[in-house]
Amino acid sequence: MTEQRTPVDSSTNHDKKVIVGMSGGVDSSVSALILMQQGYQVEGLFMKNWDEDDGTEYCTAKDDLADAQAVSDKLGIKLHTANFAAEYWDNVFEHFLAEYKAGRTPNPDILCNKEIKFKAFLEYAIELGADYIATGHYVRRGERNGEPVLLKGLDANKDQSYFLHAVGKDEIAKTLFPVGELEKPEVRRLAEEFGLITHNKKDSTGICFIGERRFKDFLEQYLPAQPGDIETLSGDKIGRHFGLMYHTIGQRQGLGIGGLSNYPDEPWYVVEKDLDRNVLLVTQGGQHESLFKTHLIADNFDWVARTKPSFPLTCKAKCRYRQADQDCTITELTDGRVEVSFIEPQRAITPGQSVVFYLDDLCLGGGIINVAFNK
Ligand SMILES: Nc1ncnc2c1ncn2[C@@H]1O[C@H](COP(=O)(O)OP(=O)(O)OP(=O)(O)O)[C@@H](O)[C@H]1O
Repeated sequence: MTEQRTPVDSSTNHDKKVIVGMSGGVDSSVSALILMQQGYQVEGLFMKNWDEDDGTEYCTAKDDLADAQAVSDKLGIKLHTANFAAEYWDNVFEHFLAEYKAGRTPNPDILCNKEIKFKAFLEYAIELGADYIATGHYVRRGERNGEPVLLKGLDANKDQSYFLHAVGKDEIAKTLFPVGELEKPEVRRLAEEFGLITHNKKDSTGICFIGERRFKDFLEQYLPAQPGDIETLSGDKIGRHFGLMYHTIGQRQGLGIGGLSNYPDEPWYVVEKDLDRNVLLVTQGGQHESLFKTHLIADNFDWVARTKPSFPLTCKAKCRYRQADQDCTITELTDGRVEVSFIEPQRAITPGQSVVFYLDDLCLGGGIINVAFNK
């Protein structure tokens, strides 16, 4: 069902300038369109944050810029361009590499939102005279007790609050999220109705600004691979891995083992990375009990309200983007980290990924998973 958009009194918006992050995708194209319909003074900004342009199919920045320009021309808005590659490298990519080096599986898009889209871009837009920025994220801005809050997007399939949980309330207050009020099919329909060439463009995948690449080849350019053994939980060596960093807890593909005479012919799954011994621990069966944990400890919290909630807190959590909300209780440990205890055991909780907390539609914020265990 398509939600009705709240009618907007466009007469109050005409003296407000909004700069929309135009990626050359359909969501930001329609965001610009909606803001124009709402009477704002709209301009666009295309960011290029990854400088390597090796002419391969992975680098779509040129095509994306052309699409952002075509949509801006169609809407009759000015398109700025900016390059935050230095900020991206220093504040996102180096951290991403350090996390991989430490054997964790980071989520660079969360840091990219915090450091680039809602910091470098926001600051730049304000210098250009913007009252607000806007993005095509499927989230909503709300208000609780007079403070701006981050709410899930209305389209439950597209909600992107998981990726925005590290953005603070002051930045949320300066951002408009026009498509957060809509369902994706309606966004594509609007794009088609208004003749925007991005109406049927495929959704972007891969790491924001770096794109969809052969991940192993890409990472290999920056981090030396350290091959090691693959072992079963009972300590049998059954193969070799190219480097722990290429593997993720719960992962099935890419292990290169199979057809072992002592084991049934079933797929193998990564259960744990033993960093001290550089060993990948695996088991057979995607639902094996060793893949399920009831507790985790997390740190490095970013609360949208910029103050932590009072603990213990009973709420919902996601340990990965594509996951239904899970019931949990959060308690604070004496060292400042928090322990999350789930009602249902969770599959493949992955150190380095974010755990993000919710009260219904309200996104509270989240932290980085250190370790998962059963009690
Ligand atoms: N290169 C870019 N320049 C400016 N803004 C960008 C850029 N990339 C992403 N954004 C902003 O961040 C939002 C979310 O980016 P994401 O990569 O998740 O794309 P998306 O959900 O596929 O959206 P879109 O359809 O607009 O590409 C975009 O809608 C856009 O507002």
